Amino acid sequence: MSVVLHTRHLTKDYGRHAALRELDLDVRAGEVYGLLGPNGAGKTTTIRLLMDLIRPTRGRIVLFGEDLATDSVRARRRMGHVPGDLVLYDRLTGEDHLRLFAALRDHPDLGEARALAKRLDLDLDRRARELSKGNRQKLGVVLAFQHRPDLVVLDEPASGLDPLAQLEFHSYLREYAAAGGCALFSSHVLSEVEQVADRVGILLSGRLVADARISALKAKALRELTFTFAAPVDAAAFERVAGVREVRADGAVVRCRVAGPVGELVRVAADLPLVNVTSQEPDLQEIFLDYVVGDGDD
Ligand SMILES: Nc1ncnc2c1ncn2[C@@H]1O[C@H](COP(=O)(O)OP(=O)(O)OP(=O)(O)O)[C@@H](O)[C@H]1O
Repeated sequence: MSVVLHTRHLTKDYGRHAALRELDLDVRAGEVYGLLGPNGAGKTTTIRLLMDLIRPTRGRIVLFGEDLATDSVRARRRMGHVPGDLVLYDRLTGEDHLRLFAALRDHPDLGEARALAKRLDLDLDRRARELSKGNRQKLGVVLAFQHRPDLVVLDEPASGLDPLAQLEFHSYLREYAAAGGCALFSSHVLSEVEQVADRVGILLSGRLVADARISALKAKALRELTFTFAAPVDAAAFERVAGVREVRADGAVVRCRVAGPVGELVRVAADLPLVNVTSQEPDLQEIFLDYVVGDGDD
């Protein structure tokens, strides 16, 4: 699939403070990219740069093969955006907003937007000022997709959505990508990124410290295997297996935390009087925390 979003050395300084440093990113059609990071990491800065709401100090942004610095209007027509600080017109209803955005974008078809509003259980007849925070956010999401954009850039799109609406939004995002759409969204919540993104980037203090497919991160994550034996065993043999990081023995139960393939470990266990084995899915939260606490060590 073609590269839709491409940045090189993208840098934004606020005075002497570097909000974003040397960001190199490529996101393709059909991909959902999750940008993860703690408060102040540079997620919103990245999104605002991509929307041409602020200008880079250095570096390039190429969207749909065109340099954003040359012509941002054309690119922005093909983009949808959920800003972090959503502004709505208090007196207008959801339906009024749809019509207004349709006119501004010269895209009169409201079918997509109405269908998404229905999926998210958003009442389009209510005025914006009457909407709860979550329902305002739903309207923001609906407006971002109203004109069937080729690229959506979403700042914490699921914040404030109830669990059901989040699920519905995530499946919509997956369908959008399956149909060739490209999405970049920010989140603090790893489980959200894990569920919906193909790739994840971890931003820390303005630097992208990881950029990987979710499946690759999971492969790198530690998996916990619990072996139950017919009688207590000597756990020393497990410690010698490649990839094993931790062994805890408690009588006839041995728990091992292992990185990468588990075949060798299982073979060692199978030579003993093995009764049962269970495996726990690797926890991405730990990887994320490793980056955050270890300040980006790989
Ligand atoms: N207009 C501004 N002037 C000065 N500093 C700014 C400005 N906007 C952002 N910053 C700083 O840039 C850094 C990155 O901010 P940014 O809003 O991109 O973080 P974020 O990852 O989106 O955080 P959060 O999760 O809290 O929304 C922060 O240190 C912030 O204080």
